[in-house]
Amino acid sequence: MEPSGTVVRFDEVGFAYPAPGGGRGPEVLRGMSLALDDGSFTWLLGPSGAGKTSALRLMHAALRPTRGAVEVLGVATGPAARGALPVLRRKIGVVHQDLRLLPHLSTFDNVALPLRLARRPEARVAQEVTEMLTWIGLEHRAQARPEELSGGEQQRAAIARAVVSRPALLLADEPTGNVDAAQARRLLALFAEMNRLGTTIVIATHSEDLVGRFPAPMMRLERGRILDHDE
Ligand SMILES: Nc1ncnc2c1ncn2[C@@H]1O[C@H](COP(=O)(O)OP(=O)(O)OP(=O)(O)O)[C@@H](O)[C@H]1O
Repeated sequence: MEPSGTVVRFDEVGFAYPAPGGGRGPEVLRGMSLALDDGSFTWLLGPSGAGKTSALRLMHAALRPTRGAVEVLGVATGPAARGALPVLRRKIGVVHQDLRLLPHLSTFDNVALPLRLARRPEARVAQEVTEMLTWIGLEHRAQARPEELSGGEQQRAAIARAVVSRPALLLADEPTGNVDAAQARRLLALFAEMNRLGTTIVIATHSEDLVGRFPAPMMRLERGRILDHDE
């Protein structure tokens, strides 16, 4: 962590995806500057296509800025050596919009992945994964593969995998899109509890209901720019 206590910093960040014919396409993020403090909770809002997923992918160092600078947990991702980024990403929990559960692994093994990557002893892996699955209500589905789970169960498994290693930073892209209202409230309680324990959290969502249930700073994007950010 850098001394200022800033976990994510964007400085005049622009991002353009590669164009199909070569070169770069149009900028989808345009001159974004932001600073998210250690232990903060931010709702990332904006219409479809505004750039929420792209901004989260920059925060996860899955993408690097095409202009400006991104710093996450003290690492400037633009100039960072490729080998440094996997180490950084292990400190970040991510719930992808498309979940990305590994289809050939059981729910248990999917959730265990971050702990095994961090080389935790197997006895601890078993204990922590079991506790997490119980908390999230999936203990009875531990041996099921993702294709055998309902959409909401898959979403909960993806969230369990993102939070099981108690990351310093949690990034979630529409994490409650597939669950019912009661489950969404329960998942929000999990995020709130993690935040209370010190995890910095950014959640992109279209759900006004969810946002209404947990008052926190909102950052609104529109066409790749920050429209407003109440801190
Ligand atoms: N892999 C890609 N290649 C090219 N363009 C992309 C790619 N992914 C996203 N885009 C474009 O970038 C822009 C921002 O998309 P992004 O997915 O970041 O928005 P979003 O706010 O997350 O939208 P949604 O709420 O629909 O998920 C859109 O114009 C989109 O078409």
